[in-house]
Amino acid sequence: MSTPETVAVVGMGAVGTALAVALADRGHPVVACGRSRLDRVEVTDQGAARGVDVDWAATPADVEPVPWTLLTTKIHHTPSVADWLARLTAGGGRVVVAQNGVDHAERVGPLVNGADVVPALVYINAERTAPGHARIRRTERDLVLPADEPGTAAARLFERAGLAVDLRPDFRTAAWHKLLTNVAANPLTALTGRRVEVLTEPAVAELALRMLREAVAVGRAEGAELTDDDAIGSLAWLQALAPGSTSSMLQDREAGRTLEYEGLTGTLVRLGERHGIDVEANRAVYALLSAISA
Ligand SMILES: NC(=O)C1=CN([C@@H]2O[C@H](COP(=O)(O)OP(=O)(O)OC[C@H]3O[C@@H](n4cnc5c(N)ncnc54)[C@H](OP(=O)(O)O)[C@@H]3O)[C@@H](O)[C@H]2O)C=CC1
Ligand SMILES: CC(C)(CO)C(=O)C(=O)O
Repeated sequence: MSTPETVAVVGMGAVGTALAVALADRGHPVVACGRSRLDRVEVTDQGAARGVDVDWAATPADVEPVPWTLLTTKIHHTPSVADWLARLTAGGGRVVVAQNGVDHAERVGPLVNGADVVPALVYINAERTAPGHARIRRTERDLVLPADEPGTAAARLFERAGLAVDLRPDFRTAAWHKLLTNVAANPLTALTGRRVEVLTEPAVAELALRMLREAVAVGRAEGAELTDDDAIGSLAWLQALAPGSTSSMLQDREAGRTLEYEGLTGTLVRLGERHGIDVEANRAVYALLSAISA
């Protein structure tokens, strides 16, 4: 293994646990930053469980600055972890923002003392089964990162921990590709209370495709290289996910937690309106998400 580097994880939920286990398993000391005590975390992947020890820190005063911070909260939690980020980046370092959405750097840049922000698109389907436990279903890749210097350094860290990483020179397009999957799968699973398989039902698939075509139009207006084939391809990708795959928003709905809809559907609707693009289907879905969140 390469030199062990301390990694702090802010947001020890499904994705945070999956990444923490991969890194700690390869010898990196992991600091689990959070409100609930965690000394050991575990991931189940295709029936095989892997557990690792972590160091728990309860407050930002309990941690030292680290070379690597992973931000794995939901988008709307980001302001609430500002004190953690400020403390962990007091010596510089790099912050990998493993969240959905298209504006990672804008969201997190002001909170990290000028440290490098590495946006990361997560393709692991991760389900929190208990505190400190996640069940994962992997796809053809685990993470997508920008092909710049900080992104390449982060890719080395994750690849040495056994994760499959794609580096993309056009990260804007990559982020919009990921947002396409999220504007369809997350609301439609959360609203129906059903896992990703719901997208194979013809009427649901038809609605998803309308939402995806609107999202392609908005993404293009934002400079992403997308075509109508990407709408069809995103739906096909979601329909082909491993049986039982869930979504992060469905898990929040089931657990009675706040839904991450402002950062996903909300962003799309606002950008659509700014560009004068009709996002009727996504606006209707946004209204429903707001109603169940009230
Ligand atoms: N789950 C998945 O399969 C995928 C998720 N994503 C994206 O990854 C990101 C993370 O999602 P996911 O892992 O599912 O989210 P989870 O809800 O499972 O985890 C979020 C974690 O953040 C913690 N947290 C929130 N606020 C604070 C705070 N103020 N201080 C300390 N900890 C805090 C929560 O703690 P607590 O438990 O105490 O509430 C929770 O452990 C999201 O942007 C999501 O869209 C992307 C691809 C796949
Ligand atoms: C693509 C999908 C729905 C599954 O991993 C996701 O990104 C999420 O659950 O937030």
